[in-house]
Amino acid sequence: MEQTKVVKPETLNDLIKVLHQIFSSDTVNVEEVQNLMESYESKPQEWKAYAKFDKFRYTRNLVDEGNGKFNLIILCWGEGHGSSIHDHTDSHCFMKLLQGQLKETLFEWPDNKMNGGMTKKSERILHENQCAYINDSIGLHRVENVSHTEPAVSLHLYSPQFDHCNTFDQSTGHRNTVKMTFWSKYGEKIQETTVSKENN
Ligand SMILES: N[C@@H](CS(=O)O)C(=O)O
Ligand SMILES: [Fe+2]
Repeated sequence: MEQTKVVKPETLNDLIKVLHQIFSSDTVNVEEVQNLMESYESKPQEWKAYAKFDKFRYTRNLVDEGNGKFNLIILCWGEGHGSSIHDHTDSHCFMKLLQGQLKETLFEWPDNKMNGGMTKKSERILHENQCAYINDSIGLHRVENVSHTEPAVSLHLYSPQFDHCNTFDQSTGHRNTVKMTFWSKYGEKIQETTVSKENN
């Protein structure tokens, strides 16, 4: 089998350039993208212009629209912030830690045999520079910054792009479709009146 080659991107802009090249083809090599994103060594001065926090919940900050092939988004997680259990709308989801740590809990899709709540498959702590991957066939996840003292920042790549997902109630498995919004785009805060309070 052909060896997956990774040239280490020196900067976030380098990483974005290489991602554009990789996604110009119609097939996605998950391992190649994961290795590439993992090999970028996070430098806060390269991404801090995008890292805008909210006091109450995690924020989604658009960095790049990947020529229509992917969205690259920086998520900022204050202390104790977390997502609900959600799917990824049939897209690839890569999640790289730029700062701090996040806990990822995987769940099975709910089914009618489910009693006593949704089935937890595994959990792990993601560390700085690590890159995780999930899609709907792997399952659902919840992501949380469990630290009481440290914020966390992560870089997410979604391909194809999507703007809604399903969230799931842990005890019943009931689902809701949620529209996902951006807190900022290209480093510019979106006006409060146009930001829906939803996102997952
Ligand atoms: N998929 C979530 C973030 S995460 O919890 O993986 C989002 O894009 O908002
Ligand atoms: Fe997610």
